[in-house]
Amino acid sequence: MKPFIYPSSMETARALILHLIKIMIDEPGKTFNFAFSGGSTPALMFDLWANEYSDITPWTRMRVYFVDERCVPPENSDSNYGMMRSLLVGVVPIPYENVFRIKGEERPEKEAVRYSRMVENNVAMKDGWPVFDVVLLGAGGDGHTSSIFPGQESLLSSDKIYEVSYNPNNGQKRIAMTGCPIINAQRVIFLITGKSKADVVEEMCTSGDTGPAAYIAHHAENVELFLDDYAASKIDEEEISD
Ligand SMILES: O=C1O[C@H](COP(=O)(O)O)[C@@H](O)[C@H](O)[C@H]1O
Repeated sequence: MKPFIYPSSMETARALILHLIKIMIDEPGKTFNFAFSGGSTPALMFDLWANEYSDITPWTRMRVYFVDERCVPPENSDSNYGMMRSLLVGVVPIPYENVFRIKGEERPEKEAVRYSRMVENNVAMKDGWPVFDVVLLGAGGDGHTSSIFPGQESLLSSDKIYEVSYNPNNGQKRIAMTGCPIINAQRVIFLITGKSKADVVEEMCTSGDTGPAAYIAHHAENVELFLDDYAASKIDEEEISD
């Protein structure tokens, strides 16, 4: 696990954007399949990306998938796609056909199957699982990642690519990328900022699969942590670098 730690959430987001752009620029002939999480943390990153780094991003070589979605229409403020559309993909010159949204307004069970099939047809497969170039994850203060919450650990070993889950705090249905496609990605990158996430980051960096985010951090091959000083306040950077 490789930690990258910056003094503020803005500097962390900027460093991650440059990291993703470099990954694409280093392989000029390739189209990249990136799966993005939603929530409040990446919103800052999407905003900065559109406003400061759009000109240097090879948009036509980037395909955007979603790690998870709340089962609401795009106009709802909870929609991960809606948030990304207003801050990033609706603003920058990425081709419309490169953005593969999860339809939160459809029947969740049917949409999880449709989206899983669409991913199978568009992303290279290995051993029955898609291999995304990057899966970008966040983590909740309760240890959830994707939309896999504590108590829903069976989704970590599901034989499906996406499944229906729910937010135990309000019962809202979600569609979540499951554990195996996350673990099989070329790179798993966590973007985590803020003091309220320091305990989760500590759990991710110590042994014991205490929750979904810690499980992924321990079981994925190539994990990078983009953190601000607050989120990293309970870890020892030297001890976790590999
Ligand atoms: O509900 C969600 O939560 C996690 C963490 O979100 P944040 O708001 O604390 O940054 C996120 O990774 C996930 O995509 C989202 O649906």
